[in-house]
Amino acid sequence: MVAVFDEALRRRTSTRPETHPAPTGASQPGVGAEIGIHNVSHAFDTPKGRLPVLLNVNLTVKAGEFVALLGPSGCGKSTLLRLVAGLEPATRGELWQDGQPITQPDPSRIVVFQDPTLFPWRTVWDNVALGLQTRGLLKTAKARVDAALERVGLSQFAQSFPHQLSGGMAQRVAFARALVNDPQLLVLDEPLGKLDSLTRLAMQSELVELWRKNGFSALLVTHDVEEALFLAQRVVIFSDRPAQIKAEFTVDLPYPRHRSDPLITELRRQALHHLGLDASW
Ligand SMILES: Nc1ncnc2c1ncn2[C@@H]1O[C@H](COP(=O)(O)OP(=O)(O)OP(=O)(O)O)[C@@H](O)[C@H]1O
Repeated sequence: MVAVFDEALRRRTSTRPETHPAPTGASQPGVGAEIGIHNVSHAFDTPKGRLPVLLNVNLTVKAGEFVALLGPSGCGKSTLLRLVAGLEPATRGELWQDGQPITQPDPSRIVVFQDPTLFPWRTVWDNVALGLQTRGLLKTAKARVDAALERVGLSQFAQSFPHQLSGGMAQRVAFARALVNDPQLLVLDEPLGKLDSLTRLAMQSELVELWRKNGFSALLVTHDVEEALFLAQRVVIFSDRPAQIKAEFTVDLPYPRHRSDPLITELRRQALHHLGLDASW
């Protein structure tokens, strides 16, 4: 039994590929972006000197793929997300989206943070519409905002204000604000990190459904190993700072997933081991 399980596990997990697929061409709306991270290193200048944060990171997110990043606190995960989002340039190496270099923020790549950061004086509808307004897309705004709110189940709260929402609802507004742009990549920086545990479980399922229905690629940073294994097709584990990729697992399970699946249990054990937490619980 153990041997059979190990063999199944061996087939379902993979070691890191040495090479990365060639970029496939121009981005298309509604289709997940392919992201290439090639030999990326990054360092910050601090009052105490140079702080190396990322070291020779190589990673490809395939079009439409859901990839989760795990690693010790402060190792450099959010920094990598900022580089992918185009919020700052890498010290060394290259980042690509569908064959084009990532040099600046772009509405095809939307970041969702832990804090929904809604404007309290604007209604839910107006918060979601904000990005379209700033991009001069008001003509199509009504249909797009209505559709985005429907996708996250908040149509009835369009005229509510942020203080009238629960934490989970506010984060759904943040997802709607992202979806209204028809993103090709969602960059997710602990988006469920501030929610209570029950809401978090429900929102994990909702996030999977949004991803499956909308076709975007997703790059998620989380501290929650179960969340990574429940959501992602691939889980990448980083070392302590400067972050290097230590291990990578393919989570070859169909959706919707069962949290008690033996593969999830086994991959959790392996992930915790790589994170230096050899837990027996
Ligand atoms: N703009 C900056 N200037 C200087 N140092 C920075 C800057 N941004 C981040 N750092 C430092 O870089 C390191 C990595 O930070 P980062 O936020 O990427 O880590 P992380 O893995 O996302 O952490 P956590 O899991 O705790 O959120 C930290 O030591 C942080 O203090």
